[in-house]
Amino acid sequence: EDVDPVVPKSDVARMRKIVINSLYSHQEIFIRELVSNANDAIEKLRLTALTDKSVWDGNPLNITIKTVKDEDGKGGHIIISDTGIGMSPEELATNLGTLAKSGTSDFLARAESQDGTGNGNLIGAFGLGFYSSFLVADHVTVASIPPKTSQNPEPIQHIFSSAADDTTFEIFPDPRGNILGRGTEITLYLKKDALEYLEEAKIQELVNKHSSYSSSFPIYLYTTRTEEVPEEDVEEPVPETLKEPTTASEAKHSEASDTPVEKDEDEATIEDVEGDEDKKPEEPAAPKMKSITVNEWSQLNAQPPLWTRDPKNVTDEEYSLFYNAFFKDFTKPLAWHHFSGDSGSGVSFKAILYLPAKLAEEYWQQPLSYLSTDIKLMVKRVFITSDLGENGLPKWASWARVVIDADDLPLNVSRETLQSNRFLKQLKGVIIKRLIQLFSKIAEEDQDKFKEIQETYGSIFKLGAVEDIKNREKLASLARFSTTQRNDTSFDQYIENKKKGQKQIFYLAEIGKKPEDLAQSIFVEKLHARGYEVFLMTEPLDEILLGHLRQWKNMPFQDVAKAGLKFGDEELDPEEEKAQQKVLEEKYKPLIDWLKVEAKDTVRDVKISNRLVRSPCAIVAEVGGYTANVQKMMSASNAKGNRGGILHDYAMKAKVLEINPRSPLIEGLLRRVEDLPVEEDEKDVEAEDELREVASILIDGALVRSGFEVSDSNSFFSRVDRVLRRSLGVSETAPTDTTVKPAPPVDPELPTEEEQQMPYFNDEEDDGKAKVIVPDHLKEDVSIEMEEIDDDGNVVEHDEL
Ligand SMILES: Nc1ncnc2c1ncn2[C@@H]1O[C@H](COP(=O)(O)OP(=O)(O)OP(=O)(O)O)[C@@H](O)[C@H]1O
Repeated sequence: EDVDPVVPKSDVARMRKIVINSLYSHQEIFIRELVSNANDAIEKLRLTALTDKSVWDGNPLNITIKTVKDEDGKGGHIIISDTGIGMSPEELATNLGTLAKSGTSDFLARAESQDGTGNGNLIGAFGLGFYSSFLVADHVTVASIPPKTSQNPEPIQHIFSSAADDTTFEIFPDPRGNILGRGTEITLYLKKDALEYLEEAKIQELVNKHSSYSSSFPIYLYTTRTEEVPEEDVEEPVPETLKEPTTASEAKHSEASDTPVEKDEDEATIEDVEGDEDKKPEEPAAPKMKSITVNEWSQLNAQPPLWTRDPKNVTDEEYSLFYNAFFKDFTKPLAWHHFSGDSGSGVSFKAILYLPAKLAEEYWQQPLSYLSTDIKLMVKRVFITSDLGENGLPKWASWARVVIDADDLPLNVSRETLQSNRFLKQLKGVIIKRLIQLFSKIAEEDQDKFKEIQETYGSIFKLGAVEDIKNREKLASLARFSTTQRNDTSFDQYIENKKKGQKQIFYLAEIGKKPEDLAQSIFVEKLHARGYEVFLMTEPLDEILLGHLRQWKNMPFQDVAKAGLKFGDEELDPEEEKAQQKVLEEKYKPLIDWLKVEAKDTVRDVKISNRLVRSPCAIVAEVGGYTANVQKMMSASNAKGNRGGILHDYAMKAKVLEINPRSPLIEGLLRRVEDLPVEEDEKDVEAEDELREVASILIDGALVRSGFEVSDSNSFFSRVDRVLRRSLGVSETAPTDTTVKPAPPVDPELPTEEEQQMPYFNDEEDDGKAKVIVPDHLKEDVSIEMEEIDDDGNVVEHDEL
């Protein structure tokens, strides 16, 4: 078959190289990956059969594993078969012979930049799938046949054959014929260092560890044991004793009696054998005994699915392993909640809800178009769909991983009828309620855990509170912020700490700043000095959230960079306060009047400040005006459409210059303004210009201190330069020599081939490992050694690969 690979073969080669060389210590995952593929294939068959009955005749759906040792004892192979959807020869080529998966090159790049030990989580995150075969096998064959359909009434079983050390594969009709009936059979010819996987006990251990939850279909292992039986019984052929096929072609003929697919009685015989043992003591005088070999298929995943079990009897490790296998995420989940209930429409269900340790990168890139795929809806233990369509979770929760198993839904529901089902409509509400309960419970009961939760889900609570009106209050109360006094503070905790008379919740927002830097802002200096707590909001969602909330427990949020700030104790002594204010206003009237003219392009008013302690002045946004943060967001989102409008112009200029009457700088400026001669004929133009320059620097400085940008930073710095010259006693008008050496003439020649190929770096020693490149001139002074350290800072020892 000549099928064009979708991705360059070199990628397949790279993938194999990585798999073989660097993921060596994770050899055993091959079984988990192949069982999981088999399970998916069966699931696909069952789902296809819902709409096209011809693809499934009702034969058992299962996975079988068989180990076969070579007669010479030097090698062997493992056969993993499933009765799933199978593959056509074209599918064999594209699915197994190429890497068509999105993100593959990303994976390759990341894997190659790490050494072997760092790759464990990478495999987990990515799922190595079929390629994990090459961890243990140097030659792999896959026999597969798709189901009969009307388009393909006579499918032919094909073999995909490949070896680990070359990049090619072959696909050819199976010389054994259509022996599988339906499904896929993978044969792994084990490498010398992987022969331990020929032991039944090893396979049993691995399936129990990694895969007992990854398949809802039975997984059988072909087992061999010896049994003592009375000699006379041996004469008759023991029906459950199976003939071991030694070669592929022999398998063809014995397969029919070899797999439980065809012979359901095999399962029954297991119990029979055990029953016999019980009876033995009652048998009369022991006859002559003889050892015989009994081969049988024994089920490895016989226990009921985890979610149907009583939570009291399920260990944390089991929850974790189930999560790994079921959702194919091999990191430990942060928390889970196992519950059962009644939807109210009469459908009872059992469910487990998991919080993943990390949210997918795609989620944060585009939370609003992220589609939830991890609500696995089962009906009577059988998977139905993970596509809830319009009944899916709201965006803020679309990362949730849930298995939910309904008892009373009709089993053969199609997706369309499902969508209109009442139960499904209620599902969203049930899951969201439990999700919030889980978060709230952790917040109350386990501070350390909740800290961990905040790292991954801190922004989720804010997003949720914005998106989900119904649950806004509950979600917002889970949000935590830094304040001028502490970290991780909730709105409720803030209110408990409010001061007598305080009627506003104070906050200051600036996206992207560190809270500790924001705490230095002039807008919080007085509040902080007086002991008032101020929220320091640094995330994009913070101000949006406050905009939606407007108030918390009847206390409005007050941006401390905006007009309207009230400490709340002003009224405690209104007369004195007013008298003081009046004295100051009178004293500073000349300066204020003068500044109103000087600052008219920047602000609409000049006032005496009640919010400054050390700083001479600040620019405060009026109620309808833009704060620095809003102005920044607008320039970041490039909201050109809004610019130039009357409202925009108003909001831009709706600012007040506030001066600090206790600042010596302001007092000095007042004195100089008062000293200016007023009579027309006495005017000192030079002194006035100088003062104007100082005022202009002060106003621009106030803008910058208040987080705004200076509209023309060039002229700002020219003015600063002039003031500097003055203070240094340098002539203000002395010109700088501005002559420069011009560039050589135009040269249209292109760089030569050779020059183009000159590397930027000398990568002679590039061994593909991460390293620090030391510039040549520093090589003598610097030597760098690298160690890998774990989270606790301990050096990680590497096994030699
Ligand atoms: N046993 C099987 N039966 C039918 N198709 C299979 C089987 N194993 C693999 N495939 C097909 O080959 C494709 C590639 O398999 P592979 O294991 O490499 O990746 P995957 O299963 O898609 O992803 P991952 O393993 O990362 O979840 C699968 O998507 C599936 O279409």
